[in-house]
Amino acid sequence: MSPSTLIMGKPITKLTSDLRKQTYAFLEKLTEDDSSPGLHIEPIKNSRDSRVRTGRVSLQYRAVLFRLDGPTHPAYVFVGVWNHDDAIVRAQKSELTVNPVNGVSEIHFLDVDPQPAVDVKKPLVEAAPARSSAPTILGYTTAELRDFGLDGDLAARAARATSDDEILDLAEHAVEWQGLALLDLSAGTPPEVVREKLGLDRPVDAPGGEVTDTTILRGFEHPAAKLTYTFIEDNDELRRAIEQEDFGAWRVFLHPEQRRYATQATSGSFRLTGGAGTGKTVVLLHRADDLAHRRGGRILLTTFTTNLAGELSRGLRQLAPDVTQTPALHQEGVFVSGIDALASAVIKSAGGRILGARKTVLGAEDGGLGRRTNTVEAWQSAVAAAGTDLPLPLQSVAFLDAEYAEVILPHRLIDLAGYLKVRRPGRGVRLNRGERTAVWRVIESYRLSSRAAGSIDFREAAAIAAAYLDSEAETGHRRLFDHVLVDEGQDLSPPHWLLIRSLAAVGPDDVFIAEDSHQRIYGRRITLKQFGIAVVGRSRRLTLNYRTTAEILDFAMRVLEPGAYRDLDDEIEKSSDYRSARGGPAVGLRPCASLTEELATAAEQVRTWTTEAGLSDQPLESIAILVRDQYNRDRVVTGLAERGVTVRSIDREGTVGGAPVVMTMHRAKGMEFRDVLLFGIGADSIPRGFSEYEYSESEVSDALLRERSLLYVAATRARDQLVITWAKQSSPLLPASA
Ligand SMILES: Nc1ncnc2c1ncn2[C@@H]1O[C@H](COP(=O)(O)OP(=O)(O)OP(=O)(O)O)[C@@H](O)[C@H]1O
Repeated sequence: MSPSTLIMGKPITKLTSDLRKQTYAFLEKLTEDDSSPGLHIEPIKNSRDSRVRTGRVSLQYRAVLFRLDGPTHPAYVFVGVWNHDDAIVRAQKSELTVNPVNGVSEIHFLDVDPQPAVDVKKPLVEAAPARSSAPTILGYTTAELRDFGLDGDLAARAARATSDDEILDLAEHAVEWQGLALLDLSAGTPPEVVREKLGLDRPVDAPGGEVTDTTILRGFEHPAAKLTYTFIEDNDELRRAIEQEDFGAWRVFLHPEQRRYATQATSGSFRLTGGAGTGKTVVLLHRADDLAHRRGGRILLTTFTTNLAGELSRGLRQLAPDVTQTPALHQEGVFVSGIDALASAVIKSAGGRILGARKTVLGAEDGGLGRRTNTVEAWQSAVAAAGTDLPLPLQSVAFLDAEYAEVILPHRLIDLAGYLKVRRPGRGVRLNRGERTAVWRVIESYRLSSRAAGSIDFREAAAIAAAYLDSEAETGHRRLFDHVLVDEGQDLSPPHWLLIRSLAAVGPDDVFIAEDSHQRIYGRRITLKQFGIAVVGRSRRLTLNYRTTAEILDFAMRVLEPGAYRDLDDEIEKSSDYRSARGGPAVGLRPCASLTEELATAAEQVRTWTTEAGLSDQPLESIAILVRDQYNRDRVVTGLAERGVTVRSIDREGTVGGAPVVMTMHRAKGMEFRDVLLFGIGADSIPRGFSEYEYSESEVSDALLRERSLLYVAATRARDQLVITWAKQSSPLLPASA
């Protein structure tokens, strides 16, 4: 009996569930003993590569594999499963080799019908587009591209390409790392940076050496090979690799950059930025898994809302079922929680000791901590109660709320004297002494009425929890967590950051933050260093969009273009170098003359997508209609029902299967769908009127950025198709063309 190592690639063909089971059984047997008679592992006559084998999965189906001699036992590279005759042809024309420039292992299929798969090379016979006089766009010669490691044919075609579409098409059909390198080069990324991103600056072996089974096996260990191939360690992993559809690839195949950020130890806090769909959440989940296995201890995985935390928890369970997700604080394992729920849990766990922290933050020990204030109503009553010597613009809920969260709570101000002295950089509006006094009167009134009602607001809860944890640490208690992982960092408010800082001691691997300033749809920009989170020199960016097609990404980036975005490190956020390796249909822009026509257009579109979903076995809840507000959400549900289309409205609860969903753009944050319809994108609905921000120009421009971001977030929820409808006048935030 001779056990064998198994290496699997991303699936090239889609398997039915029966065939998947048979393939699993075949591969399980192969790893136990490759000489089992039932496997029929056989070489193929007239094959390009003597290592190629086929194996018997069922009467009708054969697996195509490569056999390599490993140091102690054989290794098999599983290519895929085909009908008997197709498998023979595929086996004959497949070749396993290492890249002569960097030693990365690659499989090439020559003269085989191109499949819509990541690592299938276009046949030579389809060859060069007719010579055209249009200028080439890449700016590299064939020889330069070959020196970079691109295959000869790909290099020649790329050097001749005259449009981005041509490059995208070549990239889609190339060996995966080569396609990604090509996209980066075509976007102007310097070759040495592309090499570093893909780990090619660290070749496996000296280039140009002899290709042996040993060098091929080593080449599969290279980060660029791991984009596409994985070593299967045990049967659980085998099951996951076989059962994964497209949606599950993130669990197994990471981009070299993603892998680096998921696994590398950091000397302090770390910030990972990246546009929508670049896999920030995927990195966080892998990092949680890696920390749990490598370092152990108490790990926090947190995000903006409880709904998103639920998604993180589910994702971690899928990725790492063996990692303990603890339901309680103070325990080893991963604690997954929305940031506000975490603040509440800290307050609850503190018992009577929380009162000191309440006093530190709010100036009084008494008053409830369990209920949450309705802030809008509370500010309005506080303004009314405090009298009107405050200039009108400063009476706005938006101003008061921001002043409270950005100045008063972070500085733990509890009296007028403190407020008169405090510096308020970045607030965009100067206040003289009289104005500060008037504002403070409103704050006092706000605090008094919440105290009487026995409630605190969410920001107060975070600030109190932080003050409590800081005081515990000062008296020698351990911080609550060893490692803190934060998703959707761009939307956290200053009190949230106080809380994050207070959760883990400053040191290696303490706080890891994923954020995208382009997706800030709540609050205002802040910088991390003011909360003691130092990420200078430990800040990196992901640029490859795994979610959306190039067409949707391009459209979404044009929504953002006129805005100036700054990240949590106060750097201007570039939007030009994001790219997708996948093409698809153009974004559909559907102007309508009236609401009635818009509803009819939406109904027709959802009907079409529902039919397509049925044909391709996709769940109906992968179709979403996103709207600006709840009013429109309800209007769409009713309007579509009247036209015979059933859709489900989603509010706080999670998505239930069985029907297309309708939700607000805010609710869709962090989610993704196959098809997305943005409904009601008219001039009167987005951007919103900014009367509440009229106290400061910078607030108005910030609010406008948030509106752009909201549209960007909504558009980038779509994986494959995006359609936008409006009645009468279109939103000025929409790019002029798709
Ligand atoms: N290495 C990968 N292989 C395959 N799919 C991936 C990979 N990384 C990410 N994805 C997929 O891309 C999509 C987006 O990933 P993810 O949600 O982590 O991105 P994000 O940057 O957090 O997005 P957003 O900021 O828009 O919420 C998901 O469907 C995820 O499964």
